[in-house]
Amino acid sequence: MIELEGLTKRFGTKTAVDQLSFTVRPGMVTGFLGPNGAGKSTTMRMMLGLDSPTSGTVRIDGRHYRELDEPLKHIGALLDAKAMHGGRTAHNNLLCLAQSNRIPEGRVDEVLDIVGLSAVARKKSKNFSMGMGQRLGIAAALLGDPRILMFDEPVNGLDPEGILWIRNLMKHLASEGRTIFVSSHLMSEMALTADHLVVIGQGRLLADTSMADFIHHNSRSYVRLRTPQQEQTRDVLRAAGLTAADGADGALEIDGATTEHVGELLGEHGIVLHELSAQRASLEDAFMRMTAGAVEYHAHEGAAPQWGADAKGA
Ligand SMILES: Nc1ncnc2c1ncn2[C@@H]1O[C@H](COP(=O)(O)OP(=O)(O)OP(=O)(O)O)[C@@H](O)[C@H]1O
Repeated sequence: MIELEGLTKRFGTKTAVDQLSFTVRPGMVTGFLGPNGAGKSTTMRMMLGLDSPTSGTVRIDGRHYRELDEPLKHIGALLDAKAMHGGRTAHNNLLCLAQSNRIPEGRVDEVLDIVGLSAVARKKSKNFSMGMGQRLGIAAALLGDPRILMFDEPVNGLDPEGILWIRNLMKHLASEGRTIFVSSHLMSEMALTADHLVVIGQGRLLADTSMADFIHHNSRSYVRLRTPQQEQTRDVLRAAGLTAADGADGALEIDGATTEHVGELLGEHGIVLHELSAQRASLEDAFMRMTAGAVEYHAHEGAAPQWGADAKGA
């Protein structure tokens, strides 16, 4: 378990992380989401004792990182896959790490096997592709067989096969009862991976909710239609207790209705339809709406975040 309490980090006048409090629980994948510059990496660095908080605390299984003896056996992290020594082989990179953390040498081959790098174990890591580099970074995180694993943007730059592999690995590690904390700025990716979500914007907590609740609250479904008889359509819908909102391309959007209901209703009134379709708003849209007020660099002001900092997703 990872517990944050009032965690704050300031760089000069810039507050990168602002009073963050939340708990990352075992047995599930927790997605850590936020737009660029939201403070995700800074938060993760503080969890690992690589940056010290201006105020507040982070506890790893009840203790500060610096109080953990043999920390790799408690928490493993993939922060920057390029941190490996390129002149060394994959095996030697891991061996050095194992030796300095009193991890048995045999574990090196085990983790190389888990990440599928056994065949290239004796190759220099500087010649590795991005995907192989990520796998090596993950092997390093797994070396101490830790109960807690943290991945910072693990799918960045990977091909679909690599993305699927990492997604399945994280789910598998969580199913073993481990605590998995993974950052991303892609909601769509998290929707396929995470059981729980922590969303931050400008260093502040915007949501701490189960993925199921997030989807339930944010995947608006509606009927979209286009017709040359707009006014008549609105009247018929209104009389049936339905409201049509203006959508893109001159379409109408109706919440709380099915295509069957709307199609039959308008058919009864002889209304011509050019389009009738069931739509579902993407989770990416919901995430954009939630973080719109907290995006550091954007072209124009967006809507206010949908959920307050105290939102817990019921
Ligand atoms: N060492 C530092 N000195 C000064 N400012 C910093 C430092 N590290 C981070 N920041 C600033 O703190 C803020 C949060 O940065 P951070 O890298 O934690 O965000 P992030 O959510 O990980 O973003 P990204 O998705 O772009 O990696 C940014 O405005 C960044 O410019």
